[in-house]
Amino acid sequence: MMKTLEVDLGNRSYPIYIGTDLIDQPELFNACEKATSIYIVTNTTVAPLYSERLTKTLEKFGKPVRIIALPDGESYKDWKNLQLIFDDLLKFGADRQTMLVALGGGVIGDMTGFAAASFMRGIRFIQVPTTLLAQVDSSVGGKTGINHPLGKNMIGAFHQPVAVIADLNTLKTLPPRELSAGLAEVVKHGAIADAQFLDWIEANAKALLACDTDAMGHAVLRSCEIKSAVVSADEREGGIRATLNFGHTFGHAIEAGMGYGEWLHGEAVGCGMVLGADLSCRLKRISKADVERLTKIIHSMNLPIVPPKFGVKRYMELMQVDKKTEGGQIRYVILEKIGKAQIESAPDALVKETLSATGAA
Ligand SMILES: NC(=O)c1ccc[n+]([C@@H]2O[C@H](COP(=O)([O-])OP(=O)(O)OC[C@H]3O[C@@H](n4cnc5c(N)ncnc54)[C@H](O)[C@@H]3O)[C@@H](O)[C@H]2O)c1
Ligand SMILES: O=C(O)C(=O)C[C@@H](O)[C@H](O)[C@H](O)COP(=O)(O)O
Ligand SMILES: [Zn+2]
Repeated sequence: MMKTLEVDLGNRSYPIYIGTDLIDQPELFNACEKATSIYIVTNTTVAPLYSERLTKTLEKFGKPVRIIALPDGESYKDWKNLQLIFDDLLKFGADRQTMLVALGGGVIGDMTGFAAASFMRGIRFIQVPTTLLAQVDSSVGGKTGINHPLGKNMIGAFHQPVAVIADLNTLKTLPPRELSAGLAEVVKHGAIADAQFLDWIEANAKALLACDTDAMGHAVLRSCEIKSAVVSADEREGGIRATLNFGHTFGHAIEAGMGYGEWLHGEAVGCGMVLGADLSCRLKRISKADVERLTKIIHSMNLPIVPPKFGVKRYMELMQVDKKTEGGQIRYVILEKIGKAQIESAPDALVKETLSATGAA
């Protein structure tokens, strides 16, 4: 069974397909019909698992299909590896009608999207997310980019894919730690936008951790519904889109401070949400019981809940470069209540209390 959603962005609208064995279905890749050539961008872990099947599907369009396999890991989400994509595109004669197909997790999706945004000033790309995190979050919404040693996703562009094809069967080969990382963004969607969905996540934690296909299907579908509604309302993060950053002000600081790759993005976000919830409570929005419940859900997904002890000064330095910062003022995503979030600044004294109380300082 397949579900289809639409990200509604006028002439840049695109479908999200969610189901099983989708990478074998050429009709979902119809956007390739007008392409002069197709490049699958993937990594050395995912290529041996799925690139042969996807190549077979894409060869039905009668155009050359090439594979670019990058090294695997968050630490490779940088300009040097972006350059490798451009090198191959130029070496093999890619043009403005070339289609890129991102086959992999969020790292591959973000880098392929940025390559598509900037190659010859913009070509089309399709997202084929193969991690839970990429299916529930990164493949949707058009945020693309690379990291800078001083800050996460600092160089990038908004560039929407022409289709997202989320094949739930690819999740069967995902290591448990990566599955948990994806669940962090699922919990985030419940926490910021849908209290009932958070109840469902809490009740179905076991099935989610076991990668049950029905449970995964619902988690991916509801997450994509929530994210696509937010993105359709505010594509370039002028307002409500920033709520998708819940847990990320602290989380990105953790990722950059540890050196990219030591903690997974989802792990840093899971822990970041514990801090974000604590701060929301100190700002007298959610209750202590809400913080405890959210922390328990995050912990039940096998995600870390105690942040690295960088100390107040280092956290504040790292958070200062966050993209939500305005005029030097750090802004945080605060939970008004479970299922509702907003963005605001917070007194440094309260942030310091949060950092001390959670073990970060
Ligand atoms: N653009 C956005 O809106 C957005 C949203 C959330 C996260 N992100 C970014 O996404 C990245 C994290 O993505 P991620 O968690 O997918 O990490 P990832 O891309 O590093 O993938 C995780 C690991 O799983 C492996 N893998 C992928 N698919 C597999 C499969 N089916 N079976 C076995 N192994 C598989 C990968 O090779 C990698 O080792 C971060 O860079 C983060 O900043 C972007
Ligand atoms: O799509 C969004 O908007 C998000 O904030 C989703 C986040 O999960 C994701 O990690 C995103 O890449 C963070 O964006 P950034 O602008 O803070 O780098
Ligand atoms: Zn994220």
